[in-house]
Amino acid sequence: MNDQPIAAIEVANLRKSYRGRPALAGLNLQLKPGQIVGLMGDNGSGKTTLLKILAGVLAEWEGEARVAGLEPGPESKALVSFLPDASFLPDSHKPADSIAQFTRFFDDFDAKKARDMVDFFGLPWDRNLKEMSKGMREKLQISLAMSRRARVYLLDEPISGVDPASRDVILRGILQNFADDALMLISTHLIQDVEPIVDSVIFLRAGQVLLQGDADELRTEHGVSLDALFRKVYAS
Ligand SMILES: Nc1ncnc2c1ncn2[C@@H]1O[C@H](COP(=O)(O)OP(=O)(O)OP(=O)(O)O)[C@@H](O)[C@H]1O
Repeated sequence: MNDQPIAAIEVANLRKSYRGRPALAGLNLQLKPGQIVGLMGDNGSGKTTLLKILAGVLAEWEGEARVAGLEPGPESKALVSFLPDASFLPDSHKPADSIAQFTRFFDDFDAKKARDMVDFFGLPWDRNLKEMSKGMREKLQISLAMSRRARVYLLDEPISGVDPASRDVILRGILQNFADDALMLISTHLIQDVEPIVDSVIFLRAGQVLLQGDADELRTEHGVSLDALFRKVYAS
């Protein structure tokens, strides 16, 4: 009997070009639920493009893609929590306004959890986004994205703009709010920072998978950290 869990993300021969230039060049992936996967790669390797396709916000691609068992689109968006790399909240919003908006938009949103995360991050309830620092805005966006009970979380560079101490706090916040049976795909250049929380990694180069595997197995096989392995692989 096959008791393997169904892949939470399945991608076959996925291709996407921008004005004739390939960003994804025949990508194949099968990711099971119950893990945090680090999506890594050099600039322009296709990380954001992949996340946007899976999130259902980018059209006109070729090949096959399924997320939480569905083709990316309006239905899958109800099961997938996407944190884009750019700010997506209005400047005028205070945390309570954004929480109210997410409550209206998403059936799986847990407003109490979001409020607890805002407190956990020590964010000011009386300041709007325009009055917050970049790191504060990122923390608010993460609070919202992680307070959905989604099957799949797609986080694009969630800790790029924050200081090292805040990165640890954010990663702890993410971990605390991550259900065991969900899948998280998290893109980042800050490999050293996310290394302690990822179960497996995907290295992309030029729109294809260069290397993929279980984090512990890769560390054992190569005898170095993922950060060192990344530097070695991309230097060659
Ligand atoms: N809107 C767009 N129009 C044209 N080309 C684009 C567009 N978005 C991305 N590209 C191109 O697609 C390729 C992949 O870009 P993508 O943003 O997916 O890479 P990335 O791995 O996320 O990069 P980075 O690490 O720099 O954020 C790049 O060559 C980029 O120039």
